[in-house]
Amino acid sequence: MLEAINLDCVRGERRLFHNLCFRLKTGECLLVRGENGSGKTSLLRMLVGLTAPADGAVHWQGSPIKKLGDEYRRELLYCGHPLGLKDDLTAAENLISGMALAEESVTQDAVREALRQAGLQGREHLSVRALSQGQKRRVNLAKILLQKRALWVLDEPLTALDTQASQWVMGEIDRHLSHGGIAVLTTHQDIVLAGKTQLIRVGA
Ligand SMILES: Nc1ncnc2c1ncn2[C@@H]1O[C@H](COP(=O)(O)OP(=O)(O)OP(=O)(O)O)[C@@H](O)[C@H]1O
Repeated sequence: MLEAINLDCVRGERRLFHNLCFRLKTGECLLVRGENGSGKTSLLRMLVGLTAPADGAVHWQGSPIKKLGDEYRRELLYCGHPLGLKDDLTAAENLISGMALAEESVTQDAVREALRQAGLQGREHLSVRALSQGQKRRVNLAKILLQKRALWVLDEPLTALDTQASQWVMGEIDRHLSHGGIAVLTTHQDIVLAGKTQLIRVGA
């Protein structure tokens, strides 16, 4: 279970949100909505432990994430901004080095299959510099097929994706939820998921 308890977010002089609460159980998804600059990314960064809330706490399985540290990070997959890809490496090399950083092993076949499912067949060995924006995002999102994590936190996963790739991502989120995963995502697009979805609006 992921729980946000009375979160306060202050950026510079501005209070972006106050007393924000939600509770997500297995199989549930939270959609975070709001205008540009309303604090969606700030909220996601708090949920993954990259930004400290001005007040309040985030709990995972009943314990504060601050206390859980690496134990929490091992349960977490975060696809944020920037995409965190190395331009000089190929898509496959990026995924392999990402897995090594996450201290997880992966086979070449699994990487090839993840890139195929992400629609990048035939482009695995191009340096990321040579890929389009949508293709770069697909490389980043291919992580969801490789890293087996209970909690996905995805910041605007559909940005720059075409219809087919968007459907692929939504299908993968649905599959994750149906296997008892939890997801939090921001999006400006309309999104329909099969699983139970909560909606939160920041900055309103
Ligand atoms: N480190 C920082 N210092 C000061 N202000 C910041 C910092 N990071 C973000 N902000 C400000 O906080 C506000 C919210 O930013 P955030 O990125 O969370 O918005 P967002 O809702 O994700 O926006 P978008 O839809 O454009 O991605 C913005 O006004 C931004 O300028």
